[in-house]
Amino acid sequence: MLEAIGLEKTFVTSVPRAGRFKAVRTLFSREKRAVTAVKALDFRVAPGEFVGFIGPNGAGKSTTIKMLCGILHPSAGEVRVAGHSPQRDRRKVVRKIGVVFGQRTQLWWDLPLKDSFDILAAMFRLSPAEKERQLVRLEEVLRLREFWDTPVRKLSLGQRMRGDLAAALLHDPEMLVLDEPTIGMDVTAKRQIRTHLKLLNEAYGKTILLTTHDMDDIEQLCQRVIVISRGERIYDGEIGQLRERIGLPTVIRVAYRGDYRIPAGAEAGGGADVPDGGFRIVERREREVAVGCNRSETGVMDVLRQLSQWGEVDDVRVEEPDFEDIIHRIY
Ligand SMILES: Nc1ncnc2c1ncn2[C@@H]1O[C@H](COP(=O)(O)OP(=O)(O)OP(=O)(O)O)[C@@H](O)[C@H]1O
Repeated sequence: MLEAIGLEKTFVTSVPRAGRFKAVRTLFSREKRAVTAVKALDFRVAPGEFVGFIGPNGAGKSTTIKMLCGILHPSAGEVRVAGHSPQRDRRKVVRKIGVVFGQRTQLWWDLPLKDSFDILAAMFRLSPAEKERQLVRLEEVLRLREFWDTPVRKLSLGQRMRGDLAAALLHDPEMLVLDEPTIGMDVTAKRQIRTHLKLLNEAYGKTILLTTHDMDDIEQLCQRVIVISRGERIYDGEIGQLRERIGLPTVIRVAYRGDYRIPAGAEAGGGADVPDGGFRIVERREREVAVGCNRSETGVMDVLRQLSQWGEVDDVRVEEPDFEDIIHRIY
C-alpha cells in the first residue's frame, strides 16, 4: 500500500547572524547550513495494517509524513502509494490517502461543521449522493450529527478531531496518515478517538500510519511500530519483540501463604544475579518476593517452578515492562 525507498530530505537554511537587525541579516546570509532531517529511510506498510511511526522530537517524523503525501519533495529516494508517486501523480495519491495533522485542522474555523463537508465534497468532485452515502457511513463510526451545526471553533478538541477524521475520509481513501491525532486531549477524549481509529482499521479496513508521542496510543492500537531517531530507522517490528530486544526485565511477584525460604545459592547474591535460575531477586518483603527475568532467555513458568519450591505460593503477578520505559531506552 505504502512504500518508502531510500527516502531522504535535506533542508538548507541560512546560518543565523548575530548583532543588530539579525533577522534581516540572517535572511540575506550567504552562509548556508544543511540539515538532513531524513536519511535513507526504507519501510513498507501493507494493506490493512495499523503501524505506529514514532521517535523523539526532531527525529524527522513530520518531514517523512509530508513526503509521503506529497507536501514535500524528497532530496533522494522515493515514495510509492499504491504504486503511485506523490510527486508525479499527486492527484492519484490524494485519492488514496487521507491525512490528519492534529496540530492543524482542515475544517473551516468559523463555519458550522457540516459546511466543511460541502466544500470538501466539491473539491473532490463528489456528487451530492456520493457525499451523503459517505457521511452516513462515517456517522456510524464518528457520530458527528450531535455537533453538526456547531461552528468548528466552538467544538471540543475531541469533537474537532472526529470532524477532521471525517474530512480526511470523505473521499473514501484506503489509507489514513495521522500526525499526533490525540495531542492535547484529556484521557476520555483520547480513549474515544482510539475507539474510532480501531473501528476504522478493523471494521472498515483502513490502513493507518500513526505518529504520536503518546505511547498508550501505540500500545493500544498498533500491531507494528517503526522507530526513527535523527532521521534514521532504528527499529521496525512488533511491539512484543521490541520489549524482548531491549531486555527490560519482566517482574514476577510471588506472595507466599506463610514464610518462604530462599535457597543458599540465591540468597548469597543478596538480590544479585542468580545465573542458573535465569532470574534475579529485585525485591523482598515479609511474605512476598519479586524477581526479574528476561523473557527472551527464561520462561515465566520456569521461574515460577523454582519459586514454588521456596514456600507455599498464594498468589502470582506478572508485570511486563512499561512501554514508555522501553521507548526511552531506545531513544
Ligand atoms: N522547513 C524546514 N527547514 C529547515 N529545517 C527543518 C524544516 N522542517 C524540519 N526541519 C528540521 O528537520 C528535523 C526533523 O524535523 P521534523 O519536524 O520532521 O521532526 P519530528 O520528528 O516531526 O519532531 P516533533 O516530534 O517535534 O514534531 C529537525 O531538525 C527540524 O529542525
